[in-house]
Amino acid sequence: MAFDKICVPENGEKITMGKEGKLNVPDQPIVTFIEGDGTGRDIWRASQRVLDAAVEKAYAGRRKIAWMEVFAGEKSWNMYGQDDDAWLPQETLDAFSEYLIGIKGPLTTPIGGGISSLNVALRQKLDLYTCLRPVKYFEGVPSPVKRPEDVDMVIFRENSEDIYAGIEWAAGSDEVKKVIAFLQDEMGVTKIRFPESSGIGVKPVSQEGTARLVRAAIQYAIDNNRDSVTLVHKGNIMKFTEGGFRNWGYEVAKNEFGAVEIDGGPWCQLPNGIVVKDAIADIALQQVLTRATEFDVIATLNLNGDYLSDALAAQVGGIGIAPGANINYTSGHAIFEATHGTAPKYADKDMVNPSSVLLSGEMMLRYMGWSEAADLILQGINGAIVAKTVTYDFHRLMEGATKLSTSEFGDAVISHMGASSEKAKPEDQYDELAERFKELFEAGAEKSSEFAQIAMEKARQQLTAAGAFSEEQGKNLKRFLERDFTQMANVMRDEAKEKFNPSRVGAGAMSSLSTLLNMAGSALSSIAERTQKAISCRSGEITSAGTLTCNACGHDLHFKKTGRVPPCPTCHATEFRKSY
Ligand SMILES: NC(=O)C1=CN([C@@H]2O[C@H](COP(=O)(O)OP(=O)(O)OC[C@H]3O[C@@H](n4cnc5c(N)ncnc54)[C@H](OP(=O)(O)O)[C@@H]3O)[C@@H](O)[C@H]2O)C=CC1
Ligand SMILES: O=C(O)CCC(=O)C(=O)O
Ligand SMILES: [Mg+2]
Repeated sequence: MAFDKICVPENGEKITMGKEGKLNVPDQPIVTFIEGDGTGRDIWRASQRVLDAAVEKAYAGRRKIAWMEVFAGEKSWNMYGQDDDAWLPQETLDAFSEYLIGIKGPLTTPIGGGISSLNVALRQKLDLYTCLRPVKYFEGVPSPVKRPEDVDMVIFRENSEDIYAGIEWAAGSDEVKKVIAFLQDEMGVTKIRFPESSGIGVKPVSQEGTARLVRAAIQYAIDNNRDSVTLVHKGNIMKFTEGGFRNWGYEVAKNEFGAVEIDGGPWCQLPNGIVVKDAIADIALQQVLTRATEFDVIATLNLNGDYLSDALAAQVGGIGIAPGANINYTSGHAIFEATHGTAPKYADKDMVNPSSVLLSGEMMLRYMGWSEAADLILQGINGAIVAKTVTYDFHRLMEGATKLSTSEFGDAVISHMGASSEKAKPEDQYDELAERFKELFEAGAEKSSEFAQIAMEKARQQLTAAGAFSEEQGKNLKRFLERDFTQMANVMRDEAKEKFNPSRVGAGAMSSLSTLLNMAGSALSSIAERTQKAISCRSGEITSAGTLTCNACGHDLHFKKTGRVPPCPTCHATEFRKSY
């Protein structure tokens, strides 16, 4: 396709959607970007540099993003002729449509008049029906709550309907008079309190729109071994829109995922144990603060999701660190963007936190299957925060921190990529190793126990090279992982496969390993049987979730997630056997 003002990079190739819903990502993919209005300019400059550095570091020149700038907002208005169509030119939409994946900075939306939101328009025109906003705590980030580490939620915000559809008429306009007359005369509506001076908005919520969003949320929960999906709605008041969302959501769980009602419903449970429940939006906003651990994946309507994502971000450091993605899982189209806006008072001051766009970039790299580069972004941000080198928003809340500009923070992130993370917890390192092992195994064509060993060693080497742990730590972690994996494969050979249902087995490495064992089935159960001694766990070692039984006194220790094995609390012996 020929464009007018958009330059297609000569050295890049298109990302395409494969037949089985899997993206084909070449080594030099063309990725579209909009730098954004206001602070978007500062943030994008720093972010592009960090993303390029992560890719370069991870793939040593073998892979490189061919960036293609497309235009929207103030920059576009000035370039494309300063008329109404110039805010979001058709060729920008065409480029996103053709090149599948993009990333954007924030765009300004005037209040109470003027153009409709360009951000919302992009989502609607490309039918990016899921707004995915993960909310997770980074060690060391200042937070207003006592236990920010309890917050690990993923919001699936419906992105194409609701009051955000933009169907509304201004008070006093001819259109609103017509609508009010229709409501009163044809529909018998008597509840419009001040008909002469009311503006009217319309809130469409459909079964199809709800179903595809809830389907994506449940599928995500299954793929990522999450415990629950909560449908957040205000269905007690808006019965046929928000109430419809809740009812249709439960129908998807039951009809498409085989959920059965718990204690007469409406809560229900998938065969793998994931609970699908609902909560009314007002109390949900309180409980995400007071009982954070009870929320995991959240599926909600557009406006609720907008409020909820900013509110939740506050618990883990604010919108300066809150990423997001707008995705159509069927077509593969995706635009990654921060949760925050243009923060105009800081525009062009090289001051704000670029982490939201950086982490949106991290989500994008992972979506492209470039997880090594994505890991480096996480590692770089973690490293900069732990070193207390941060932008103004964190600096004002942290003792003894150094204040950096946006671009300096970008430099700090780059400098922490690939550095040894001495402060990382061994249990997190172990989980990371298990997850990488699973990814490599999944990506390979062969599904044998020999290949499992190769994939495990490759995972160790990759993560050592990326600085996730030292050579020695990596060897130890691999030994523990090998032990747990062999032990699980042995159990799998002897007992029911359902034991390794990912949602039953607990968090962290255990979920990765169980997914892997379920996927590879009997091929892996041929792993060489080892003696009980070789697969027992000792105090001081790291192990995945499960039950450890003291060899000396029979005392049981229950691990819900990966952890370090303590001495037996009853008899102080140090050797345990494991079960699930
Ligand atoms: N997807 C998009 O493009 C979005 C666009 N918008 C648009 O952005 C414009 C401004 O909206 P507004 O309501 O002011 O919300 P903003 O998100 O732009 O800013 C609100 C406040 O959040 C903090 N903040 C925002 N971004 C950062 C950052 N990167 N680093 C650190 N702190 C940050 C600042 O807090 P403090 O003052 O305390 O330092 C800022 O004043 C509007 O036109 C709105 O429509 C809004 C949301 C999303
Ligand atoms: O489009 C806008 O201006 C605001 C959108 C918004 O707040 C969001 O997507 O979270
Ligand atoms: Mg918002």
